[in-house]
Amino acid sequence: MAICTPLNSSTYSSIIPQQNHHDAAVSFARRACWRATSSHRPRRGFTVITCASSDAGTVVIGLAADSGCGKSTFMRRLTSVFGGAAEPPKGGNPDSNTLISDTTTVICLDDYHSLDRTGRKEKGVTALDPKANDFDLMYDQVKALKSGVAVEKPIYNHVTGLLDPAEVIKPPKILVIEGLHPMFDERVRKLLDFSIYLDISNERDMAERGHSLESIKASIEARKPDFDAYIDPQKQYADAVIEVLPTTLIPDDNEGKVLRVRLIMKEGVKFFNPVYLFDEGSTISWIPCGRKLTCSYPGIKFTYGPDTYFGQEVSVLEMDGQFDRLDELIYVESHLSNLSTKFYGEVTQQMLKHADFPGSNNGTGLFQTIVGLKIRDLFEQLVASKAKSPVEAKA
Ligand SMILES: Nc1ncnc2c1ncn2[C@@H]1O[C@H](COP(=O)(O)OP(=O)(O)OP(=O)(O)O)[C@@H](O)[C@H]1O
Ligand SMILES: O=C(CO)[C@H](O)[C@H](O)COP(=O)(O)O
Repeated sequence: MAICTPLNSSTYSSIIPQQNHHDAAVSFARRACWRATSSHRPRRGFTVITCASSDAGTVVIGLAADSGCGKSTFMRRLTSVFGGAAEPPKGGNPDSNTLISDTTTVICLDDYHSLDRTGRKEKGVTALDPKANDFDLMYDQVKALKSGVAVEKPIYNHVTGLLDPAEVIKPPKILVIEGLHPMFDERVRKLLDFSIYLDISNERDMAERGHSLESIKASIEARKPDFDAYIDPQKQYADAVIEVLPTTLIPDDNEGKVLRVRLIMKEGVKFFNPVYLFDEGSTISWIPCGRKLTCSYPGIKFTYGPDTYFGQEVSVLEMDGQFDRLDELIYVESHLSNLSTKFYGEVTQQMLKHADFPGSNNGTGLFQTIVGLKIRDLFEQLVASKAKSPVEAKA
């Protein structure tokens, strides 16, 4: 199956033998940990090194989706909002799934597979099955990182299908846990400050995954029962869902090239004010094509309004169609409110910066960029609130 976050930049293994990766990584973390206060070995044999991520602790974001749904692309958009490039841990395992930037560390939950590829085959379970994953360790380590403690996280090697020696993860300002199950285990779910679900389940046989790849389609079919049982139900817990659907602008469309994308935003989430179009709480339908936005067939249609999702109050912003000219996106941006931008046109600037990323001409790229800005805003508000009431923040 596809690789979670493909990495390729390290020549470390040619310098340090494989068996020494672990010690070297721990020593690296100890050196880099700017406020190391203690080191001990708790249960399950992973070393923890106490660091302080920031005065406000680590903010934890969960991003759930099946393999190949665009999590890595989304993460590149998110880390770009915070500035700086995201890279694999320096001098580490070249097959690490982790991405680190100045502010964020993105870890892939595939690293908590308890069964390797052979083990899953022998037991007849997929990677989506909770039996193939170690939720106790996931919980322990996310909790440790959230409270400023570095951990030795295992690595699932997508190239070999084996579980590799652990890598040290220091507590970042923002920890993103991305993968199949960030909201599956209630204990892990409760650690999340914000959660997102990428829902392309209605679209997966179409443009996103490619019709031509029969083996991928067969694999998707084989995984479907477990996807329905263990992955899909997590969307009910998400604070924001990006849902990809077929267009309704082309009658009986079966090409799947034009997408209708919905950004479903839960109401009442602390530090998260849903984006709105024209008038908050109203129901709006808007076709922006005309003098200020170039649109070719089948055009673009935005809708916005209140709704319910799994019995919860939400606001939904929808974009059907695709942009012809990204520089004209500023016209759309100027009609959206609560975007959490720092300056006029920031959404357009981000979209233009990554015009070559998949989804930049439709609602997937637009809504991922907007969610990235909302996460930055949430992070800043959380930091500010904790600075105001440090006692409460520690509770
Ligand atoms: N918004 C999008 N629209 C169309 N294609 C996309 C979009 N996002 C990603 N893709 C394509 O889907 C494939 C998987 O993308 P990506 O690596 O970001 O997903 P992923 O969920 O991280 O995958 P994996 O779990 O396999 O690592 C790539 O070929 C990418 O170009
Ligand atoms: O669902 C997945 C998450 O990305 C992968 O299929 C799972 O991690 C197993 O990986 P591989 O197929 O490389 O053994």
